[in-house]
Amino acid sequence: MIVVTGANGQLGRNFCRQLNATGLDRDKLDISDQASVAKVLGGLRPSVVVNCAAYTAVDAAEDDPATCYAINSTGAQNLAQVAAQHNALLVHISTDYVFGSNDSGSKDVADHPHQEHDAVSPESEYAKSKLQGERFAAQCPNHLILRTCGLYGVGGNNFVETMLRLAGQRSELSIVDDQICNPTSTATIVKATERLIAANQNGLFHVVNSGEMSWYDFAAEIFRQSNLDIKLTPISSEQFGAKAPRPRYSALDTKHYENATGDSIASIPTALAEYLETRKP
Ligand SMILES: NC(=O)C1=CN([C@@H]2O[C@H](COP(=O)(O)OP(=O)(O)OC[C@H]3O[C@@H](n4cnc5c(N)ncnc54)[C@H](OP(=O)(O)O)[C@@H]3O)[C@@H](O)[C@H]2O)C=CC1
Ligand SMILES: Cc1cn([C@H]2C[C@H](O)[C@@H](COP(=O)(O)OP(=O)(O)O[C@H]3O[C@@H](C)C(=O)[C@@H](O)[C@H]3O)O2)c(=O)[nH]c1=O
Repeated sequence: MIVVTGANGQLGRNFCRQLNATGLDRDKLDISDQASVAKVLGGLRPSVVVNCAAYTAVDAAEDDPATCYAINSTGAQNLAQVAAQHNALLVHISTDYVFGSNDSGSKDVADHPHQEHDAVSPESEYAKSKLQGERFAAQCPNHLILRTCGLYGVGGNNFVETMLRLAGQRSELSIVDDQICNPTSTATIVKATERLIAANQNGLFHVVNSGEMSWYDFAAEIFRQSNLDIKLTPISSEQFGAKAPRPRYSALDTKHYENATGDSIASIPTALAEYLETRKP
């Protein structure tokens, strides 16, 4: 049996749909509650636990780090302990935000995508909590940790949906153009997880759609594919003024995943086109 935590989130929903898994939303299982995790998973005895539960409000986490850590770090620890006890595979999802600044502490403007073994440097509370979560998840002997970026999926509160909503309200938008990453569809992550399990893999993998771009470029692609005529103005992160710091360059290298599975991951425009197609009425 496959169990998905955080089953009401955008990635959790996609996993449940695609894998015919048993979904546990927050009401059925609060992953920060150690006793509940032991009781619920001990009762179900799944062979695979896919952890999609997380505190994902990056800016809000700066004001409430305790809640963020309880879910993203302690929650992962609780799941890892119980999965290990029952010899289950723990699939855990992490983020490109574990990268951020370089060795000298200044903003990372690396000119090549980050590999799994590259030094991490999380800056925000969300990013630090996710890195701790990765380390706890890795304590489960049988684990897969997928780092990804800018997820969008059906039913989600994500950048693509935000852009399409704002396009209905305004004809001009200002979008940051100094954060480079690889926005990725939830469908890509579900498929990659299936491939990794089928290939009997274990460990940490970067999984993102190919072709790095700024949020400004991604917004332009969303409007181009949606035939929407929106005037876009590029702005800096400072001008946008978000509370939490974000990486300047967090593109991820997916060669390790591709070598392990033989799969080649769809490009950002292709994955976006597939997503836009699925949300058509
Ligand atoms: N969104 C993104 O751009 C990215 C996400 N990720 C990672 O991918 C994973 C999935 O994210 P995504 O689906 O986008 O996130 P969502 O915010 O869409 O979903 C997260 C889900 O977790 C639930 N949840 C929160 N706290 C708990 C808890 N204590 N116990 C059980 N469930 C809880 C939430 O419920 P409720 O709504 O009730 O709070 C929500 O349904 C996360 O690990 C995230 O860090 C990685 C990179 C990018
Ligand atoms: C709505 C909006 C956002 N932006 C910027 C803000 C931000 O830098 C960038 C992306 O905004 P979001 O709020 O979607 O991004 P953010 O919450 O930072 O997204 C992240 O989610 C977490 C959970 C992750 O793990 C990351 O991988 C990452 O993609 O776009 C604009 O420049 N203009 C706008 O009008």
